[in-house]
Amino acid sequence: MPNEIKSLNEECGVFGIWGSHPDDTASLIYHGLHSLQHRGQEGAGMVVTDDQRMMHRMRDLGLISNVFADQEQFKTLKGSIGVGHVRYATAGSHGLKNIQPFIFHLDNFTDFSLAHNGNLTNADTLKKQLQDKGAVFHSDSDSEILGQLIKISQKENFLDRLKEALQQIEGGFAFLLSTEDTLIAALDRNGFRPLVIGQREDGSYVIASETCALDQVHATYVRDVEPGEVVIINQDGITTDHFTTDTNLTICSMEYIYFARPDSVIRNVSVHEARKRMGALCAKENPVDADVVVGVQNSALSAAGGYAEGSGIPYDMGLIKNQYVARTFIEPTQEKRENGVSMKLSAVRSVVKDKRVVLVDDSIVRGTTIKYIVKLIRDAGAKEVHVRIGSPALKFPCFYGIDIQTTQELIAANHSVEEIKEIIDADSLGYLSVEGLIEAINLKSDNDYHGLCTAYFDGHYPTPLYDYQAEFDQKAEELGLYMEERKID
Ligand SMILES: O=P(O)(O)OC[C@H]1O[C@H](OP(=O)(O)OP(=O)(O)O)[C@H](O)[C@@H]1O
Ligand SMILES: NC(=O)CC[C@H](N)C(=O)O
Ligand SMILES: [Mg+2]
Repeated sequence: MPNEIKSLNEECGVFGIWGSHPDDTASLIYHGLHSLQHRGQEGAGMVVTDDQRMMHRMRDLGLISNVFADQEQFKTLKGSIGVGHVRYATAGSHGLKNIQPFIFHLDNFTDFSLAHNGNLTNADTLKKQLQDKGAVFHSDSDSEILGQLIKISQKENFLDRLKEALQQIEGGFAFLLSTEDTLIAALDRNGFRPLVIGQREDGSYVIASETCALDQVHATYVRDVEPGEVVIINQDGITTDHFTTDTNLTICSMEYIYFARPDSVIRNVSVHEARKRMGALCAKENPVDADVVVGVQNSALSAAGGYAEGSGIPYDMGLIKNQYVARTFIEPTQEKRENGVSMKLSAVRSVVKDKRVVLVDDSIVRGTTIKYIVKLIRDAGAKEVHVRIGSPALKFPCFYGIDIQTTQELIAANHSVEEIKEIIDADSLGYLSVEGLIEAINLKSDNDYHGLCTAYFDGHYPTPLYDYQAEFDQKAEELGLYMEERKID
């Protein structure tokens, strides 16, 4: 499995199109997926439905450029409806069988394809129930559950089957499906994952995980898909339906902090601007006398810019990133991770020598990256290194679609801020508060959660955890994690 050595692993990206010229569809999906590559690097695929209502698929392990290296093959993918996916596993193995989109055959109905970003929290329970009823699974990922539920539904039309299936699954999901003539999108009741609708000049519709994919295919943003919504696009145009109206928006705050591309806009909030505000508020909450602000590539550059603006301390490029870091075919070990950081980042001596440096990163997971960089900057002659993090301390895992490591591996679940400061050998360490994060993202939502899931920082999971609950409670107890005013038990 080609896997860049990263600490925070991505999730998945979905891209769908309806009504494009049959010769262009595969290429448009390719370009859309290319701009979503940061969301998943394990494998990719696309399904295109032709004028005879037949579905054609290409998928493989690896990056977009490898999977679709032979674009001559796009000639076999002609049609006006298509769905694409980039994967990073959250459930199930890393093999080809789990690379999406999946295709299902529904006797006497329609074939349909399916692509999923997110993680279902009651997948194990549902899978057992489905197998008891005779369902045969072709993958071991949670995403297949939705297709199997649609297959066994007794409802008479596809949309009713889909809605009945969506009502049974829990957790995080942004689904794209195509039938023989329709493109459909569905978002979970909390809207954990981003999903946007756009339209191209030729009238074709695009639905994608992030607006950067709309820009890539010259589509204009129309609107975000809403929690609990089912969007249907076919020859009647675009229509909306709901599988539930019992919704509560709590979009994943890590999308704004780390995962999404900074040029994307999620629910009318620019990711770059939100990160800048995180940095600026972090400066307000954690001021320090220093000479220069340095950001850790890739994802902390916006927050570092914000810290510089907020503090009045000049920003400079004290670190550079090697763009050609080797990829490895084995699972990262701690040693590999350390080597990976050292291959990836180097200090610019002229910027940090004899300076009091504020080093800004977006997050600390295990502490590997920041510990290494503090040393790098000290070795390059810095007088002091003050670490500032543009988000709160990560203490709790995610169950809704991002691969935040298990609680045991999260340094902040096991150590106080003072201890972490010692471990990483910083002169001082400051995190953004949860209140600061909410203010920085500034979603216009008046629910208890301010429209955001901040569970990774405060343990306030906005839903029950279903199949994950018992194990989580046990680990939290073992680690003595205290969930203040947990809102839902
Ligand atoms: O504490 P750690 O376990 O080292 O993890 C934290 C680091 O992981 C992420 O970056 P990553 O290197 O994954 O990718 P990036 O280049 O996109 O920032 C994040 O931005 C931090 O820099
Ligand atoms: N990261 C994701 O969104 C992954 C989707 C799905 N849970 C899988 O494991 O393939
Ligand atoms: Mg990073």
